[in-house]
Amino acid sequence: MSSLHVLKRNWLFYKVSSFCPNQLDHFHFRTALRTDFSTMHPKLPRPLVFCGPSGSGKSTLVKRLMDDFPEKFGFTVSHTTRSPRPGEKHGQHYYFIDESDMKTAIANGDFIEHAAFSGNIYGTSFRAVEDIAKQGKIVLMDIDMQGVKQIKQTTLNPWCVFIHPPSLPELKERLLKRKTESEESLARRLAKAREEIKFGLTPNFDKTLVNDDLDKTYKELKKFVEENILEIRIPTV
Ligand SMILES: Nc1ncnc2c1ncn2[C@@H]1O[C@H](COP(=O)(O)OP(=O)(O)OP(=O)(O)O)[C@@H](O)[C@H]1O
Repeated sequence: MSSLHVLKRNWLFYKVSSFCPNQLDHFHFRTALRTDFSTMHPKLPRPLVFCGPSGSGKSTLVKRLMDDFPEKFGFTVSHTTRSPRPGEKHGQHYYFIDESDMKTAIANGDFIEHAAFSGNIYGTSFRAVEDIAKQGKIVLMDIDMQGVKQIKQTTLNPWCVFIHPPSLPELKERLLKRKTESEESLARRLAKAREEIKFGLTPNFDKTLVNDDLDKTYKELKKFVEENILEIRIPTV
């Protein structure tokens, strides 16, 4: 995208947001201005974004991908206001931050996307993406549907993959087995899952995977990644 095109787009955002303040808020305007990644990092490859209900298996699949291609992908560490789960490390699994600091950083325009979920705020900072881009790696992100909508407004042009659970009862079973949720947070995650599954049917996604059998699902994901993102083509004989 040329600089002129970016300027035009940002100008359009400015015009529209000044006429329709409720539809394009301050955050979106700042996002449009600050996410000119194509100019900042001309060779930044398209990030790979995962979305899907809590418990659908996003982290499990991302981990496998990272283990298979450690040189190719870098996972953005998100910020969250929720408390760490046992074993979670600051800077590795999340940046744990208190609510008022997170709100200030959001107001400063430090986040590409952010969302409130289950009483907590989650978000991906510009810094987290830049850190990975500097290493020459493809950015991997795990974000919710609000985040997908926001990142789609930037110039990052991500690949979006939706992870679909086989069913709601199976989703509940997996979350119960994971033993990370209270009764209340489990109920909230399941209630949100219905809405997210509907969102998974929208044309926002380049690939939808039903995570019934983990090995099968991962194989499909790997094929999609190799053919589209890494462009590794196995020669046919
Ligand atoms: N295909 C599968 N079959 C059975 N269990 C699975 C499968 N995929 C993932 N799991 C298990 O389901 C649980 C939820 O998976 P995971 O934590 O990866 O979900 P998630 O989508 O990242 O959730 P969250 O958004 O809450 O972080 C984990 O305990 C994981 O081991």
